[in-house]
Amino acid sequence: MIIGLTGGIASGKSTVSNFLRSYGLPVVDADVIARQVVEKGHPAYEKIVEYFGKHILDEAQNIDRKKLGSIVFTNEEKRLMLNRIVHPAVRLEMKNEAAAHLKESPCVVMDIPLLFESELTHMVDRTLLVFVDEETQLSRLMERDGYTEAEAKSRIAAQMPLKDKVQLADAVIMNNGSLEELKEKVEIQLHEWKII
Ligand SMILES: CC(C)(COP(=O)(O)OP(=O)(O)OC[C@H]1O[C@@H](n2cnc3c(N)ncnc32)[C@H](O)[C@@H]1O)[C@@H](O)C(=O)NCCC(=O)NCCS
Ligand SMILES: Nc1ncnc2c1ncn2[C@@H]1O[C@H](COP(=O)(O)OP(=O)(O)OP(=O)(O)O)[C@@H](O)[C@H]1O
Repeated sequence: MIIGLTGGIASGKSTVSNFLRSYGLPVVDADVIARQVVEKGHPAYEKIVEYFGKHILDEAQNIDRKKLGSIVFTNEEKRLMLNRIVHPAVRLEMKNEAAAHLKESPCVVMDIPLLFESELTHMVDRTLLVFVDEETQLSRLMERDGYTEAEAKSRIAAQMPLKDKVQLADAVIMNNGSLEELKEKVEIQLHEWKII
């Protein structure tokens, strides 16, 4: 079984995926793979530099993620172009990694922030949404990444509203409370799905 773990930016996906790992479940993380496929020398890197220009590179010629982020989270057309360049390589690598894990484990988690936006639910058997209210999401995002309110809001606005994702998910884990409460909810869900 493949569980598609999703949620908005700073909703708590990585925190949940760490809990899931502690139960021995392998996790394939789209954000990690999205970083790997744009490293210098990869085909997606060349396409990004061609489209956005060399000014998005740092001194070592790596993509400056802060610079690229400030462009794509304030310009939808450019964000969609970045998605078109990066996502096919991410999807391919995710499928390969999940298939490899499934040889060893009956259940694998795919952590995919844009699972619903990119219509990738066909890649998974069940969807698990991590939900937070807007206020908590904004404050956790600003605190974790040091963004201004405007920067944080532009990132949240680049995604489908979390309340719309609730309608699409097979199960929802509320993460407005403490980390202990979150861990307990994850455990209850895994029991319900007879995974642990
Ligand atoms: C714009 C980039 C350079 C910013 O890098 P940065 O290190 O600041 O953020 P990071 O990659 O850790 O992403 C943090 C979160 O931002 C959100 N996010 C990232 N990319 C996107 C996007 N294209 N659209 C909407 N939300 C996004 C996700 O919730 C993600 O978990 C980077 O996010 C990127 O290359 N995005 C395109 C690839 C992508 O869609 N990744 C998301 C999962 S495949
Ligand atoms: N229940 C909680 N109580 C307090 N802080 C929390 C809780 N859950 C998550 N956090 C914190 O909120 C921030 C966002 O959580 P996390 O990084 O897990 O989100 P994410 O959904 O993986 O984010 P992204 O989409 O950016 O990858 C982190 O700093 C994390 O430590």
